[in-house]
Amino acid sequence: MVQIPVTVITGFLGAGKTTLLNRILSRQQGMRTAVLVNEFGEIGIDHELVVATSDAMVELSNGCICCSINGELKEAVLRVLERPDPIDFIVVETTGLADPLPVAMTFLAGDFRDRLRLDSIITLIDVEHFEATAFTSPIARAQVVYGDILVLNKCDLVDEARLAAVEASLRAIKADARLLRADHAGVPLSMLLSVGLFETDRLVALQAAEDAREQARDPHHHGPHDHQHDHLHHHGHEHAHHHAHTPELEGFRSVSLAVEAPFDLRRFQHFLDNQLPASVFRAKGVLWFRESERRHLFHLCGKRFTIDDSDWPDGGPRHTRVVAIGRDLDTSSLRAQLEACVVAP
Ligand SMILES: Nc1nc2c(ncn2[C@@H]2O[C@H](COP(=O)(O)OP(=O)(O)OP(=O)(O)O)[C@@H](O)[C@H]2O)c(=O)[nH]1
Repeated sequence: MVQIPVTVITGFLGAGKTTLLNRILSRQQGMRTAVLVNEFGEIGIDHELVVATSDAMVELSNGCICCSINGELKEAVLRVLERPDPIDFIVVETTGLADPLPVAMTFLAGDFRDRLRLDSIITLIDVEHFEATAFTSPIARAQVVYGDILVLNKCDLVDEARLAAVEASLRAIKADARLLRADHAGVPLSMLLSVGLFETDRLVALQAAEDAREQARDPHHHGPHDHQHDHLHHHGHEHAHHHAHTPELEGFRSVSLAVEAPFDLRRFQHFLDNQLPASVFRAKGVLWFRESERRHLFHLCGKRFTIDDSDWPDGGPRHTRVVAIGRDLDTSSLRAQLEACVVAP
């Protein structure tokens, strides 16, 4: 049986994963690609941000990352494999707060070993924000350690000295890292896909080295991978429900708003200029403004934000969706501030 190649796209919050996914989808026409997107936050926005190509499918699994890894991801892959039309290629976009190791493990498990081939794990790095995140987040570190290819993205926003410094810190984590520089994830796809870079033996060796490192730092530490191992084997519903309602990872929490009503443009501007707390690290939204006929896509990464407009999909109902993610968020006041932007019916 021909094994279907699987590419896993990972990288910290806002690093450019969806941008890369869209590049792949728009340049791989004719390929039957299954796309699996997982998000941190209570509502899904990514399915609206992923380009629609006739051959692609988007399977969303929202909610808690560890639970999705256990159950939902596996189920989503099974659904893809059970489809009557054969699939040529599977791409998985993890959440920005996912350790790619358990995701990779899912594809290496017995159920899938004969049918799927993990081609590579691609890690997007936001060169503007890399250091701030990598030193405080074991997840960001795991994304670097387990990435077969590290794409240094957003090179347009930094100078050469900054790039060299990021490359040096990546090499300090991973001496033999394959680094590619990119602007808007613009890397030739031949360097990313069907490259066969993933090797199970290497993953096992890397994992052992990471566990030894954790052990040396803290002899009582049960490494993150012990924990994940636990999850892989003792997944229970109680656990899933508990997490689904209070998703929090490494101190990151999310606030989301989904309403079938527009925002008031001035109130939203006031929110951005005067209220948006610095603790929000990443935000994204599909915005409907009372003052506009257009659909506005909002992205915030660190202190930088953009709002781009496009047409609403034909006949589709308008709506407003926002997710904000950050550490130490005062979630109730942030939610109240966002709700205050909504125009009452
Ligand atoms: N200036 C600049 N912006 C970029 C680049 N790549 C992506 N972006 C922008 O960065 C923002 C986040 O990009 P996404 O592709 O949504 O990032 P992501 O990793 O999927 O984000 P999450 O899934 O929310 O973690 C968007 O506004 C992109 O347009 C780049 O190379 N340069």
